[in-house]
Amino acid sequence: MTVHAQHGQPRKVMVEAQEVCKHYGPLEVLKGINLKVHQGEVVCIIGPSGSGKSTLLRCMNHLEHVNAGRLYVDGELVGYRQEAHKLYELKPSEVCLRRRDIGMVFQHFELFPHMTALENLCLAPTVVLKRARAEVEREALEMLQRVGLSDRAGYYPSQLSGGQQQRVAIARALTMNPKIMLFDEPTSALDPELVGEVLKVMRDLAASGMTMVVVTHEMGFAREVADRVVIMDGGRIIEDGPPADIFSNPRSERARTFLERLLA
Ligand SMILES: Nc1ncnc2c1ncn2[C@@H]1O[C@H](COP(=O)(O)OP(=O)(O)OP(=O)(O)O)[C@@H](O)[C@H]1O
Repeated sequence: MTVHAQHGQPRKVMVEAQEVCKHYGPLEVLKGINLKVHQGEVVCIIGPSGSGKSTLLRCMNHLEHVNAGRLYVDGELVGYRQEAHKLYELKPSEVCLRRRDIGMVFQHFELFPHMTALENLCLAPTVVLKRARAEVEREALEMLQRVGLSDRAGYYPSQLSGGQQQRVAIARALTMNPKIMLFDEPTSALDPELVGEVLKVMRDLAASGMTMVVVTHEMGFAREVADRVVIMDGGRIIEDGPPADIFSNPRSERARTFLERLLA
């Protein structure tokens, strides 16, 4: 599928998986994944527990090795550097460089507990990018405002609700000015009444044109915000299409059963 932007130019492909396989010992977790995510697209990945959703996302962020197939993020082969038709495995420092452009938000926030919200936001830009503290702090405060937390800059994670912590985690990822954002079940650990505030921040981000891959159980979000919904089952993609098609007319029996159970 070629997605065309407003001016007729084909949109850049931000993620491309070609027959991606991943196993943990004898356990095959990804069994030949083919997927494309274009710039500015929001793709939601849904599917039963253990179907490989998080593993696929973690492969995109260099947190897991792909065992077979090829995975490209922003045009670069994950895990490898190509030179004169030869592939070299990335060194840890090169992995860090690649990760700068990829923002990731986890289920359990993963904030540094001994740092305030503001300090959490300032850490990577000052330490990794070696940017001037004053400028980084100003931008971090703007970012906190964007997620509705300008009055919580001096609070530690333990003094914030789960929803607030997750919004800080999103703001933290954005301080690195990523080209793509990966969300791994960002609302699963939250009390139901806190889910909405995090989804609102994600909706705003989607509206700003950010490329997003979101593993989620939030069907309302997938239905209303996603450009495409991908259903995984048993390490394979069994559906990939616009939410209206996927939810109203799933092609496979397995997808239909999964959606019926989920929406029951
Ligand atoms: N580090 C690991 N070592 C061994 N097995 C793993 C590891 N990580 C994941 N698995 C296994 O891989 C399979 C896929 O896990 P994954 O977390 O990707 O699924 P998921 O679809 O995201 O599930 P959930 O919705 O429950 O989070 C599961 O059977 C899981 O137990």
